[in-house]
Amino acid sequence: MSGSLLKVENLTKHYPLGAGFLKKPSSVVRAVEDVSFSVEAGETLCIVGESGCGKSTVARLLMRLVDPTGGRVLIDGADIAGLTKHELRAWRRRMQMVFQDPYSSLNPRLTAGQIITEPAENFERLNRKQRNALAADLLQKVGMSPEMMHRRPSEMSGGQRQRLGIARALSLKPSLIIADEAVSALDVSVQAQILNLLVDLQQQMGIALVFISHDLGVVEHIAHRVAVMYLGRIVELATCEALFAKPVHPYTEALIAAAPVPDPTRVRLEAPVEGEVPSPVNPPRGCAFHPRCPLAVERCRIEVPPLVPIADGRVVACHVRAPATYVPAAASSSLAHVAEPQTSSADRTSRAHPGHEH
Ligand SMILES: Nc1ncnc2c1ncn2[C@@H]1O[C@H](COP(=O)(O)OP(=O)(O)OP(=O)(O)O)[C@@H](O)[C@H]1O
Repeated sequence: MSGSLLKVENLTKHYPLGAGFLKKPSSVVRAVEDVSFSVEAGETLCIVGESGCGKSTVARLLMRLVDPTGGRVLIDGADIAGLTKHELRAWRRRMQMVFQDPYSSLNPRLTAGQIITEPAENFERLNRKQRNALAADLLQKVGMSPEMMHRRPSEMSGGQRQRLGIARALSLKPSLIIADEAVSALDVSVQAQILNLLVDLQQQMGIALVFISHDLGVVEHIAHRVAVMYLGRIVELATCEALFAKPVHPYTEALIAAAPVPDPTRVRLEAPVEGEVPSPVNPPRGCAFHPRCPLAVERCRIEVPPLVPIADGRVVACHVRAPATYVPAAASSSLAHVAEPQTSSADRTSRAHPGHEH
């Protein structure tokens, strides 16, 4: 067993369609297919991909908000599917979520103080003094004044509300935070502030972060490693530096080419990805990316490419760029043994740019 904080093995989620009382599902949405990765303590793994590729479903599976069709989620080596009610409660305490829209995920009737101390109060009784001290501490941790504890979410800016969402997630001192499009709804300058905050907190508190985003610009600033998803599958997983310096999968290459380039010295790659993501109800045979891929060959139309280890922990699923026949025998079978992180959070400093909150 490796020492990973979180390990995901062959995770699969199919949603039945057209099912009902006495009615069999007519088809299924293949939201997540055979996804494997691991996350170390203090590490940031970003999951990136176009809308509908299964990112949020992975987040929901990690939080056990939905049950998998197949595969496992392990925390410190223990399968969460086998946890008792009591163990699951303890597990939930270690894993917290930050959502895209803090407004809809925060109870508008409660004050900031009540919102951020609520999770802790589910586990232990707090008196007024303890509650206020906890709220003040958490607000300060996320860069807000303790006086804000008396305000309600409607009296706050978008950035302040997202800070509140983060403070709430921190209240149980989690080992892992899952942030699903946590800055997508914010202005660019506020995004930078929240990203800096997440990186700072992570470094101070050693929290691991699974950061889900469709925005490669954001991902590049905070990731240690990046998993690129396409139509439910991981197609490439690499360190952030390696991925952006030299994307290997044609889809990763196209995504990076299509992303806005803040650095004018970086050479833009050729044409960005064209066409729509196919339906996960009826995905293309073989490599799901082949209808949009400029490199597709006959094999891509027939066989699903396996994730193949390339170098430095990078794995790629592409018959053309990472043909499976080149895999050393010892490295072939389980992705659980590859794609381990190459850098620790201590090696890495904050990469988010400072900005001003509106
Ligand atoms: N409860 C559900 N029932 C049926 N299909 C679902 C359900 N939830 C998600 N899906 C489908 O599963 C696929 C993956 O959705 P998911 O929300 O995980 O993708 P995503 O990458 O997070 O996209 P977005 O960024 O737009 O949220 C989509 O086709 C979506 O329509």
